[in-house]
Amino acid sequence: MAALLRGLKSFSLSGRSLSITSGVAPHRRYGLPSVLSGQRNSSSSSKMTVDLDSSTGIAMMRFQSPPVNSLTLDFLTEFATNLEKLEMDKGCRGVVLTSALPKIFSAGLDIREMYGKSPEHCREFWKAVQEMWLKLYGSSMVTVAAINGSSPAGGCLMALACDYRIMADNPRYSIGLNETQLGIVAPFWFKENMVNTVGHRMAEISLQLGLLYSAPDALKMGLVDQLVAEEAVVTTATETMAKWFAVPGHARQITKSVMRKPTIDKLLSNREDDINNFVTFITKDSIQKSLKMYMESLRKKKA
Ligand SMILES: CCC/C=C/C(=O)SCCNC(=O)CCNC(=O)[C@H](O)C(C)(C)COP(=O)([O-])OP(=O)([O-])OC[C@H]1O[C@@H](n2cnc3c(N)ncnc32)[C@H](O)[C@@H]1OP(=O)([O-])[O-]
Repeated sequence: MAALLRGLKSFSLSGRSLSITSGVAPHRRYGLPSVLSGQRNSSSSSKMTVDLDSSTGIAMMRFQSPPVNSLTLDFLTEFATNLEKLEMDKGCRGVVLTSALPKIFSAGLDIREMYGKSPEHCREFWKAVQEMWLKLYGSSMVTVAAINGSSPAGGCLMALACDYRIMADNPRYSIGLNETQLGIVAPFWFKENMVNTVGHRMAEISLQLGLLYSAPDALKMGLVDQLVAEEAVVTTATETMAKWFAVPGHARQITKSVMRKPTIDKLLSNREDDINNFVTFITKDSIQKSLKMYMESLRKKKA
């Protein structure tokens, strides 16, 4: 929300959005190390790479945290920092999120961050989860998820927080908010993001049953917007971005803000309670037992 409001404010005060809609300087530095190669600027770090093409204004964020791009505290922190840098960069108009790993977009929150950890750690972790979502759902940029693999739970949330979702047309890939299957509960803002995307009835069925949907089923219910061949997911995402850029930036940003503000404000005004609820819940013996069993089931499945 802060980003969305910043974007809108800078439109009226400094014409930021005008520069967004009317083109940007062809060379712009982004990230560390600041190495320019032609019109492309790259930065890489341990959990993801970020490439901003200053000729198009599109940043490509590729997750590369093997084995499954799980959202650890480090991952979430790096993600939020990168998104903030892009948000501040006048040359960046849109971000594509995708995975550099085969078959996986993101396995969601890293269960090891929630199992056997101190309440202080759980608090810090949950704050980072909130931060990731607030920055992404509230981004003034156009955000497209290029979902080139499975995307359960927190991975699905990341995709849901984007403006548009394109998934690889592969029935083996699944997506959804499956938290109840782990014996845990998706908080109200996960739920609201889902309701805002697929409607109340579908969200209620999905969340209660912790359903994961194959890519074709996800398209049918509106959880993703488009299916394309796996090799075309990223190129389609950048092509799609052009359509979104064609709309006057200030009008699109205000509309996005109006649509998303109630959900964002609800979390902002209940942030501390939400953290306390999470810490109290996740550190319960019964919940820790459920997480342990779930991790064991993942290991058994692998063996
Ligand atoms: C209130 C809270 C809200 C919670 C929200 C959440 O997001 S909760 C999260 C809900 N998320 C889920 O329910 C998703 C659970 N994961 C899966 O369903 C599958 O791993 C997969 C479909 C993502 C990939 O299948 P695949 O056959 O390609 O891979 P594989 O299965 O062989 O796994 C490889 C290794 O990664 C490990 N690992 C995996 N996920 C996680 C994780 N989240 N964390 C940590 N580790 C994880 C797995 O144990 C194994 O480790 P090992 O034995 O090598 O040390």
